Amino acid sequence: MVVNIGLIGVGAIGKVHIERIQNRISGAQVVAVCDLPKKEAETKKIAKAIGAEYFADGFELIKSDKVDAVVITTNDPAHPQYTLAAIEADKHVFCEKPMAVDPADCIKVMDAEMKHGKRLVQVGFMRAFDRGYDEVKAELDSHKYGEPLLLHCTHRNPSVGTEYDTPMAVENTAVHEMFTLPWLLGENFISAKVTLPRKQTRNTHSNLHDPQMIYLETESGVLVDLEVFVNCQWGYDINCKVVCETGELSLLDPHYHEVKTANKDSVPISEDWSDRFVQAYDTEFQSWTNSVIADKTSGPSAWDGYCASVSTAAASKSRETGKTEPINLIDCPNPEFYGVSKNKESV
Ligand SMILES: NC(=O)c1ccc[n+]([C@@H]2O[C@H](COP(=O)([O-])OP(=O)(O)OC[C@H]3O[C@@H](n4cnc5c(N)ncnc54)[C@H](O)[C@@H]3O)[C@@H](O)[C@H]2O)c1
Ligand SMILES: O[C@H]1[C@H](O)[C@@H](O)[C@H](O)[C@@H](O)[C@H]1O
Repeated sequence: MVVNIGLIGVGAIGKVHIERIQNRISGAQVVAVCDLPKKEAETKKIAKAIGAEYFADGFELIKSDKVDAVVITTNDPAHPQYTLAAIEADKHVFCEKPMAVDPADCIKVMDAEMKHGKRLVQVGFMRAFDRGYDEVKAELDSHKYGEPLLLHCTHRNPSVGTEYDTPMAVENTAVHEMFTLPWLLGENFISAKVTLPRKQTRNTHSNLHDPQMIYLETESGVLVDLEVFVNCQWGYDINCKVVCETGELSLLDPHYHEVKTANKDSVPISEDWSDRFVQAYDTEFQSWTNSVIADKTSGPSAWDGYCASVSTAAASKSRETGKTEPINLIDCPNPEFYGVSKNKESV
């Protein structure tokens, strides 16, 4: 079986995922694409190049008989409306992160999915498919180094555009860690605090405070510091160090060559997310395609999307109040449906 995919939002990652689906994933092809009217000419050109149908309206694309499953790669605000429409149309849907910025929208998605009776939603938290994170998780789960105590993380982008503002550092960028770190540790966060250094980089713009520091605490008391610095200039630099009782586990940036010359030894740093996480995205999309064919979605769920959004909402609130804000999750409404082992913990 070949899954016929309709993709909404042919921007940066939309194009990268189209290339991935057409050339590197088996069992799937893009048959329909859609974007906003202002991008009609470009979207039609992309449609023609891959032999897909152009849709001017995302909801029509979702309803089309030609489309078996939906990929949402629009900007964040449009994610929940299209996810809900895909559930309504009884179609599997891959929605890029965040599932929704507002936790209330995540609850709407979960309610619709549970009412529908089977999992249809996978959220694009691709770090769960990254070899580096996977190996760190395996070491942690082995308990060979004792219990995790502290995490030191950085999430750095070389630069961002002027449409990227202060809240996006948490809601669009740190949301990756808000999902990945609880998944890594097997427990949820209970509080968040954001502090803004008085001194900012000269490479930012008036609507963006950059960098920002986020401090998180988990249920068992593990402390996390996370630096978000999205105009760092030197590359796409993702780090995660887990300090355990008798060892330190570190994520390494994958690189495949080094240069030794003139008393220097250097290795390249990834340029952007598409390069740093290429293996993770490929594995994520192959796994999603296989699960659509089996009619059994299993990757990061709407519940995971909800938990991450509650954490980002608490962090955003903390930036405004200057206080440590609690991360209060509802009890998982259906732990069996969402593969959650304890009341709140996702597996
Ligand atoms: N998983 C990852 O690492 C990763 C990496 C990059 C982007 N993303 C996510 O993917 C999404 C897109 O990011 P991007 O960098 O490609 O942004 P982008 O701005 O380059 O592209 C977004 C596209 O969506 C279109 N769009 C916006 N609203 C729409 C609507 N209502 N209907 C149809 N089309 C609409 C825009 O016109 C644009 O072409 C974001 O949600 C982002 O968080 C995830
Ligand atoms: O800060 C960016 C992240 O590093 C990427 O992984 C994407 O999620 C992108 O949308 C964010 O803007």
